[in-house]
Amino acid sequence: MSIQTVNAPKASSGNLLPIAERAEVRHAFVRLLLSEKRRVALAIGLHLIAAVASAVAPLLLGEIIDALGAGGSVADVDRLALGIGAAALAVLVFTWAGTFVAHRLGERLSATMRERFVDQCLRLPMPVVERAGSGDLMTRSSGDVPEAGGLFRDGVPQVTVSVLKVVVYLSAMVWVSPLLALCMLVAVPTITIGTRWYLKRARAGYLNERKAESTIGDTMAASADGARTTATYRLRPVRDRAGDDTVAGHWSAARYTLFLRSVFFPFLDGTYALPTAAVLLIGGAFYFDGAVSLGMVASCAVLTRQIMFPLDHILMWIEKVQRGFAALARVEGVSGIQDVDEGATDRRPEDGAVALHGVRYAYPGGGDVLHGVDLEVPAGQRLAVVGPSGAGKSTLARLISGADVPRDGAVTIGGVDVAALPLSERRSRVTLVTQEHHVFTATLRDNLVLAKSEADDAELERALAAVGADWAFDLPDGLDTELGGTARELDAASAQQIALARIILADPDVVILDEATAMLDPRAARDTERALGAVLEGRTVIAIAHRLHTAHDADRIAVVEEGLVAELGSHDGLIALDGHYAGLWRAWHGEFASAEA
Ligand SMILES: Nc1ncnc2c1ncn2[C@@H]1O[C@H](COP(=O)(O)OP(=O)(O)OP(=O)(O)O)[C@@H](O)[C@H]1O
Repeated sequence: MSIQTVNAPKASSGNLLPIAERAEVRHAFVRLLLSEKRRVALAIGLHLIAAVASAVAPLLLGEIIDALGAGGSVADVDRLALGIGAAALAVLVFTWAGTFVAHRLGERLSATMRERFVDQCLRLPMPVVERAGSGDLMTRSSGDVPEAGGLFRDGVPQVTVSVLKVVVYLSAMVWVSPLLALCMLVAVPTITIGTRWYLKRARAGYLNERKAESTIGDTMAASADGARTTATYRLRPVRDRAGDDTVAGHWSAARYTLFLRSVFFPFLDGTYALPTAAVLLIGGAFYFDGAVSLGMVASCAVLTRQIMFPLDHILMWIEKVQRGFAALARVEGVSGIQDVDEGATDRRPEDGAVALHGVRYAYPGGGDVLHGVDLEVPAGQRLAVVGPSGAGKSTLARLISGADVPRDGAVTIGGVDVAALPLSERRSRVTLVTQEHHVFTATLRDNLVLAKSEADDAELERALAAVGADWAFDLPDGLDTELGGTARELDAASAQQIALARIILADPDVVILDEATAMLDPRAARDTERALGAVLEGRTVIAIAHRLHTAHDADRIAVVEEGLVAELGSHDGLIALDGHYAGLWRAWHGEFASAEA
């Protein structure tokens, strides 16, 4: 695999989901912390006590030295040594308690963020997900959510505790000797320059790395989905090149962040010795001048060593915190997408009547594929939609289901704009059934209750019986039988029956069948269509008809041609009209008759 020819494909990355701005990320971060403010305060309080206790030992050490210098007794030294022992015990107890609270807090915050993310994903408008591709969403949920979770679980507690320690140790130095505390300043320029250099580049670097991971995800998913097409048209070199390009893009992004780390951390290591050396040199000079005692120099020298551990910790964690914030920006980017229910109407459909008025629609970057469709389907009626390939039938189905909104005109159900209905209301009112029936790797029951979470076993069994899914009653574990994946692969007809049983459970007013039986062999299709009779009873049905006998059975037929309804009427009426439909019917009838013969 060559990784010389770099440049990630721009087309797919341009459609990726948005990334939150810094201010939005800060806001989300603070909002999460505030949601647990009591635990945050408790964790900080416990760690603050631990930090103060750990500053006690160097201070008492200085006092022991000074006591010995002043000819103090063994009892004085013992008392001070006992103080050091007590402080060490306090450090142990409060650090343990603080860490315990902080870890629990981190897990809670991480869980809240995950739940919000999943909730937001489930509420994303379908066109947004389709345009972004599943790769980006997958990377955000499998990569960014755990990374951002680590920010709350480890990054924030580690940095907060270390900052507390630095502040406490610095305060202790100032308390012992403000003059010697100033020695810490020698490390400030180098640390500031190094950290600024790193931070300036790190956010963009890590965001870029994450984006490159998403692009790999997208490319892999596209290659897997199109494996057959690739083999048929011998496109393997093209797909290989696409894979190489995305991997090279990621390699280049990862190499950049590695470069940042390999400059930053060795540079910091060199700066740590400076303050201790300064305290010993300057402290020694002041000691001989009588400005400070030996104990004060010793205390401050120990504190400069002690302060370097949390400082090192902060700088080490800065990278992870940067990564965490970059991941949080991608997680929050999903929250920033307009909620499907934003601006939803309070009105509710009166019945299942479907109406389209002057509907025009264009896919992004393309011209209109629907050119002003007018169509009315009274509640409970069954309309078949026929027409040549590419005429706009599936697009029409998507618009009626509310999965997409028209560029112009309106699609209503029961007199209410379908796209303006809240998501849950829309899902309960209208169901789109396509030829793709996903069977989740879960039990039969889990696959069914997706449509109605409160349904009991008897209701589930009634729905299965209504669609003729007799096989379901012979399963070894009944409704608890695991389906999908390697557990039990279902054939297309059975998968379709599950989809139909879900319709019965969901009980929508309007059902749209888009090529619902197109993938089945004619016998299975006829069986399924018989089962459909029970499913569709009493509902408004819009069926994109591929086999014209389904159209024949409908109350009315709409012939769609080039994005417009060219003919509308009953089967007999359209045959009598002797137009497009009559031609299609004769052609299909001839084919069907010869196939039967
Ligand atoms: N996601 C898409 N992006 C861009 N153009 C699209 C997309 N889906 C469909 N189109 C185009 O819109 C037009 C109408 O397509 P649509 O799938 O609605 O037709 P159809 O009548 O259902 O065809 P078929 O019977 O072959 O499924 C076609 O020109 C098609 O190429």
